[in-house]
Amino acid sequence: MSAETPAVKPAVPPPVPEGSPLGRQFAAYLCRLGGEDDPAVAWAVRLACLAVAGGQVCLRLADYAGTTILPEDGTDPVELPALAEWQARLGRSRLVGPPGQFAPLILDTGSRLYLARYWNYERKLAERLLDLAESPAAGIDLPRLRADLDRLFAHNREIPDRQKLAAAVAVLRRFCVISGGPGTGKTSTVVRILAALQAQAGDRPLRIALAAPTGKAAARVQEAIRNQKQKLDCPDALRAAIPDTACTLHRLLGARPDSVYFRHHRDNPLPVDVAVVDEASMIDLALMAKLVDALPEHARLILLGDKDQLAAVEAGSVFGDLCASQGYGLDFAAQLREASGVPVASSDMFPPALSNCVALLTHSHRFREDSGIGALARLVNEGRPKPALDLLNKGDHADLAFVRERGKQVQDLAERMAQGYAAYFAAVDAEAEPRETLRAFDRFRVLTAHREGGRGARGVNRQFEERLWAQRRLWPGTRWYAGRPVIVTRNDYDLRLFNGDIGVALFLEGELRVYFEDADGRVRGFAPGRLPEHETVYAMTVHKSQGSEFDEVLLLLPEAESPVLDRPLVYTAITRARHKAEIRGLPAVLEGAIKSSPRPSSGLGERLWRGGQ
Ligand SMILES: Nc1ncnc2c1ncn2[C@@H]1O[C@H](COP(=O)(O)OP(=O)(O)OP(=O)(O)O)[C@@H](O)[C@H]1O
Repeated sequence: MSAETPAVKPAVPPPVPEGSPLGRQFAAYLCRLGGEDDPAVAWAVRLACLAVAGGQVCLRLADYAGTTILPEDGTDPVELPALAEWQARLGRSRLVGPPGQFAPLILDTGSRLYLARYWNYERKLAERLLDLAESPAAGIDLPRLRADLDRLFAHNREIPDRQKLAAAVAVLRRFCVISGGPGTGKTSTVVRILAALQAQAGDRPLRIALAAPTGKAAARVQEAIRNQKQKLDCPDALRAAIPDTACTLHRLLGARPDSVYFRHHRDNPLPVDVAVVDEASMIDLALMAKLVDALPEHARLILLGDKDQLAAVEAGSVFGDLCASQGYGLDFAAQLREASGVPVASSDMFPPALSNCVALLTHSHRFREDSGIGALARLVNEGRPKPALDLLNKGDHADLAFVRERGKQVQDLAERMAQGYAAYFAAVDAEAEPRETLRAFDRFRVLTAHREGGRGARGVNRQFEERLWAQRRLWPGTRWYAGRPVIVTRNDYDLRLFNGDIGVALFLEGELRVYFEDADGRVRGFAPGRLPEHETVYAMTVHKSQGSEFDEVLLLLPEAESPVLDRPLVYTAITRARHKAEIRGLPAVLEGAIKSSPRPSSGLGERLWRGGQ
């Protein structure tokens, strides 16, 4: 990418956060209810509601104070007051109260404006996590732990052995967060952690729950755990303690149809001693608060994830905030050395207790040293667009491709997609087993930043289906045809089909049914008319792809930079690829995304790390 390539800028900064009509209506309703006639307050309420609908927990007033914004409905520009004046006007509103007061919105001392419900989630979650973090695990037999870890990690050639260190952290603390990129050994490590925990518990079998935010992620972790269990060097009794099944977090917590409340909560806690949750970066603030609330007093919580991935689709990036570790405290570092034999330095500062609960895995066993995907993922994370584009432009890596495409030139995309899905359509035409066809579909996927627009998932799906019409694979006007892949967009608790589940329509034994694979590996077929809301899914947004992996990924960049297209989105997209990542779009758009600065820490980060209120 040459330095003179102009960056493609969005029309007018700062943009009104993307949000739903519901967010706008809710804001209008609140203002009517509170008899609010100050436009600066009404705009703050509106922006706060839109921020939540757009995945933020709160509105940072400082981002908008003193600016002129263009309302998204095309009405006249609005000048917002300077920060101090805006705060004062909000302070006079009946709709807004300080922390701890009963009001629809809360304005905290960091000039963050919250809907009260989210302020409460954040406060409760921080309190409970800090409680967990401050209470070390009691009664650990250190010599035994050392012997077990030495044996369980004898195979690891990594120096220093960060997996073993992470295991020592997880056994010595009641709360542990393990973050690492793809293939850094999170699952291998957690299996060994569970064996070591069972060894500490002696004859009392531990009740262990394994969960993940989506069915797909639960199925993946279940398969990985089963594989790793077989490789363990430990007595059979310890191996037997490790569960063979994983479920979705909603199932674990006891989701109830049409209710935001779960069956398990503080007064009816989960019957578990240890809860392990994979793909924890996908958990939003509300769900994490509910998970932590449902843990019994004595239980341990182990969260696995990748801090560099996209945050949850719903409001709140809890996992990223949890990983802002400041190193291990002096005493804890000494204890870790004793338990693991791994040379670990202590922090020069006096880090908060939470810092002792974090372990980072850095060595990928999936991407070899010469892997293009691994190298590109590193450069994206480091925010280095120039070397990233050089790497792509050189074309030295068989697992990477960059197709420079002007914004609207997508004519050969459908051709490329037909090639990517050739093995899938061959399986459909051969009337292969549904499980086999579902696997074939997962070999390739087009990922987009946006859902709408010419280069958004819906437009790409439409264009590809037009090509299928031309080939007479389907007829204009028909919604269903053999091979139509769909993604569920609304939970159906009766059918046990959930938002994000992917199925394929197959014509087998004279009947067209849509087949889905459950988290426990069972394949079920449904008549198309019974499905909950769904859409075609040859292309899907990167957000929806979290927790999944494909052999080949094609990331289609939007025409211009956009607030949605940021560093974590590009990282998440390329690391969904096992064997090949292809990026299509304008170099300037990719450069802008890699350059984007990480989102500032939320109020949760401040509460966890700096004792904020
Ligand atoms: N210490 C190690 N030495 C050799 N191979 C390892 C080691 N740790 C993990 N692996 C191998 O690397 C691969 C990925 O490991 P694992 O599934 O545990 O990683 P992960 O971080 O959970 O991956 P992801 O979440 O990206 O699927 C597996 O094939 C595993 O056997």
